[in-house]
Amino acid sequence: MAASERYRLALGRLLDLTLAGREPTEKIQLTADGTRLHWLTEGVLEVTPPVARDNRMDLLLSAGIHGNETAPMELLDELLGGIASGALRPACRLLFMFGNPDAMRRGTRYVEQDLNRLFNGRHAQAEGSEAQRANDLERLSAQFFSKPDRARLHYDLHTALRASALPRFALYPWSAGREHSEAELQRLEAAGIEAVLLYDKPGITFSAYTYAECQAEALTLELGQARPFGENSELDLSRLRLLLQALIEGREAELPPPDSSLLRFRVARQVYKSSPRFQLHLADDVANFSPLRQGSLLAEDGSERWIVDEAEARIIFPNPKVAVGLRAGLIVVPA
Ligand SMILES: O=C(O)CCC(=O)N[C@@H](CCC(=O)O)C(=O)O
Ligand SMILES: [Zn+2]
Repeated sequence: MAASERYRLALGRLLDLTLAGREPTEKIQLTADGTRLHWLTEGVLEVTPPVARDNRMDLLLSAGIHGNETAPMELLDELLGGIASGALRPACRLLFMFGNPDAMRRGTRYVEQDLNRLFNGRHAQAEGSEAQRANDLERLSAQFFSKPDRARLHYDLHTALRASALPRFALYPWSAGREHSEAELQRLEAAGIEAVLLYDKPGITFSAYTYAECQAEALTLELGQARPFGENSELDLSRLRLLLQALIEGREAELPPPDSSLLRFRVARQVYKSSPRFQLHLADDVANFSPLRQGSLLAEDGSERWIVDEAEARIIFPNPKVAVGLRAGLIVVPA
């Protein structure tokens, strides 16, 4: 055990607490440098720096919205451990969220319903524990982002089911009247994100909610392929780790120039599964960002056919096993 780990406060072990389904006896703890840790509910911890260090930035870091995506949970655990042991001294307010504790404990994407399809009001049309959790996460993030005159940033960290030709990529939500931020895109490029998908319609994901309703800069970050705990050593998250440490401490990240420049895509079409007859004409091992041949039949659902009309199209998140009514893939094209 590293020396700094030995002094990690109990609330800094939010991931262990959440996986064990335990409520901490002490809900508030102070680190040696005066940072306040406050356990709000299962999987959710607010971090407040001493007033003298506060740089007027509010940063929400979430992972585990899908319970089988462990690398982002390990990254947040490491950052929170650094704060709880005093190795990282926050200058911003932070909200750490592990999204779907029940699914995390089972190691599954979700229990009853995909939590990341229940935001922006969708939970009100649904029932069950994930609908309740989406409601809770919306309320907690709205409270966190309710302070005026502060910068607001949310990264919702995920890993993908499939391998990807571009392993680290971002999905940038859309909201009427707002422009995607160039400064944010440059920051992600420096952090080793290889591509961004710019949405042009409202969404029902967690980042779409904080972007549209909390006026945060908000993105979903895909950080490689989903694997069980302890099997993520091949993912290179070194640049993102440096960026997040710098953001937490309120300093410029010292990052060498990125290996490649950020590729930009837009969603040409979202493919929906509208019945159990849905068929996807792609092999299971086709990676995200694989090119689609123009004119080919991508999917069919009864009489509905999805032909690739677009030039230079690529596929992201193809998944014929999603529940009826949900998206089963995204056709993207260069932006
Ligand atoms: O690999 C997959 O099929 C899904 C990976 C994943 O969970 N992606 C997110 C993206 C959210 C967004 O569009 O912003 C999701 O599907 O919820
Ligand atoms: Zn996910």
